Amino acid sequence: MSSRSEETEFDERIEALLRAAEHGNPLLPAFEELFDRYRAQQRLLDRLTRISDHFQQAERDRGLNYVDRYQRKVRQIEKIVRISDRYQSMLRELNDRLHLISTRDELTGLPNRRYLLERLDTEISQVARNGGTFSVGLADIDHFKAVNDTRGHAAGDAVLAHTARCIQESIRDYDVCARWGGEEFLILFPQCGVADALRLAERVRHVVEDQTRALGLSPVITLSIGITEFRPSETVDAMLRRADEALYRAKESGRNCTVSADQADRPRAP
Ligand SMILES: Nc1nc2c(ncn2[C@@H]2O[C@H](COP(=O)(O)OP(=O)(O)OP(=O)(O)O)[C@@H](O)[C@H]2O)c(=O)[nH]1
Repeated sequence: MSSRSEETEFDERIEALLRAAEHGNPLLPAFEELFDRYRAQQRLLDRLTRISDHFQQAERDRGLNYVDRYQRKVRQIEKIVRISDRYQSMLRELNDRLHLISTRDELTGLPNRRYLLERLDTEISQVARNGGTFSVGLADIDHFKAVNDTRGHAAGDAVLAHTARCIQESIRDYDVCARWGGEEFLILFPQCGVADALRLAERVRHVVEDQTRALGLSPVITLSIGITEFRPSETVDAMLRRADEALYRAKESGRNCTVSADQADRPRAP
């Protein structure tokens, strides 16, 4: 029996047969009881099927709920990840900015003293590891106080910024110039002995002088520069002291010149 209507038809036929008086069969009561049992089982089966259907539907709903809940969790996690990504990139940007602020001189835009001191440490480590050498040049604007005194502090600031630009344009890409303080600039010449550093420092000095002359600035801005080459095993302070002494000699020699602490060179005349 495959369909419901066939089952019903079968039941009706049996019931009709049992009801018919001409079948005075002694087995009739047993058939009736058997048929009743069959009907009871049929009802039980129907109930069980209904219960099972409900159960399966409930399970399907529950499954859907799990999927819903899982997807909601996934969306929440994705949101948290997006927020965390944004937060981390904000932190990175903030860090980069902080690093820039803490290593730049605000007025000139050049690296500051702190940055160059770190670079000098790195340079010394590299020389110790790979050999080679490097030099530094300490440059100071001549008679800068007079600029402030005659044209005012703001004009002095503009001269500082202009000088910084001139120096920056005249050095090699891998040289580093920092504002060392006041009207002083320290230039790092990596992979450079004192003879080359002297030549490079002279180029810087000429560029500053020529460019300020071209601008019609009066008096013309000039630099005095003291240079020195790093000596193995010495400290940064020892090297900078030598550069400072060379700068002092340059000032003593009439300014607008470069003096090397390492060569018996005479100061370069203006
Ligand atoms: N406008 C301005 N002036 C500064 C700044 N920092 C330092 N100075 C001035 O720079 C001047 C340096 O003067 P001095 O040390 O006497 O040196 P100098 O006049 O350049 O003379 P020499 O170095 O001997 O040639 C001082 O007047 C400082 O006030 C700054 O950021 N802006």
